[in-house]
Amino acid sequence: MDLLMSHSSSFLLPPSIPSDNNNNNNNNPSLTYALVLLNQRLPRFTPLLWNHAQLCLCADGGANRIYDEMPHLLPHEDPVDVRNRYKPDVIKGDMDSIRTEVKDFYENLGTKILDESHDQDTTDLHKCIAFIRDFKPNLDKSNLCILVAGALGGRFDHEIGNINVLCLFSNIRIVLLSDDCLIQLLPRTHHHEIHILSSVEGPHCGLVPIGTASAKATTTGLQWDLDDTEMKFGGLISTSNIVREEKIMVRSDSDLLWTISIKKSI
Ligand SMILES: Nc1ncnc2c1ncn2[C@@H]1O[C@H](COP(=O)(O)OP(=O)(O)OP(=O)(O)O)[C@@H](O)[C@H]1O
Ligand SMILES: Cc1ncc(C[n+]2csc(CCO)c2C)c(N)n1
Repeated sequence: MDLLMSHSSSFLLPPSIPSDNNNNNNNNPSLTYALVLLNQRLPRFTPLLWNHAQLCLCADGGANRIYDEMPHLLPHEDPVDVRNRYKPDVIKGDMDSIRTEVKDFYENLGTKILDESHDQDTTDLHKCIAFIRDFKPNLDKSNLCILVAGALGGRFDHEIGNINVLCLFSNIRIVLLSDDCLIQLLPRTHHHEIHILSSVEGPHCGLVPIGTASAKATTTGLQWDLDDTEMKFGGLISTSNIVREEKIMVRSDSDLLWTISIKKSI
């Protein structure tokens, strides 16, 4: 078990200026980003995430959110211009939340609308992740990272459904985001180094077992490090921990959720 996976929230930094040998308008040239917008108040830094993304999807009512909220997130720009500029590539879901005027607006701009109302067994986020997974089947997905905006806060059944999507697609990098924090899965198939960007994230963090009754984990770089420590619901889980170093190392015999706070200043 010596495969190493590196993580960095560089999508929370402004995109670097593209150069000739890096046309990938992001700070982490090894990763390609896709963005999924959910039907929850959009995080204030959604325009930043959008600028990093090569592909942008709305899960059903997420389209109402960009239509209604994007102009407010960019108050110094012309609202009509903002609406026309932030055009999703795809709107996918069971289409019971998107308003007709919003659907018509984006359809006229050329957005692909995928109505999957026949499937009432998977969530709209699940449908969107499956679309990205199957998009351009020959494209290498190992460097893909899917950012999910509006995934936390609000209805707990939706939040836990969104976390379940991390487990359903554990071989794809997916980051759930709200205004306050992010969550991602650390699969047990790897050990993990997490580069902390202290200008935009931390210091509050947590490590929580998921998908198994218990996990034994070892960490470095945290105020309360784990040393082959068992974690389980009903026993110890690592909440209200604090990052102490720029690089956090995590090893675990089971999948873990990693969560870290996002600074109010971004
Ligand atoms: N309050 C929320 N908190 C977290 N995620 C949410 C919330 N509301 C919606 N979502 C996410 O946005 C996606 C699209 O939301 P939408 O409201 O269109 O779903 P829905 O299928 O109509 O939900 P439901 O019928 O259960 O109200 C959901 O699949 C979910 O992932
Ligand atoms: C056991 C079970 N519980 C709930 C649902 C309902 N459900 C789950 S996902 C979804 C689509 C939401 O857009 C709906 C309606 C189900 N099918 N099976």
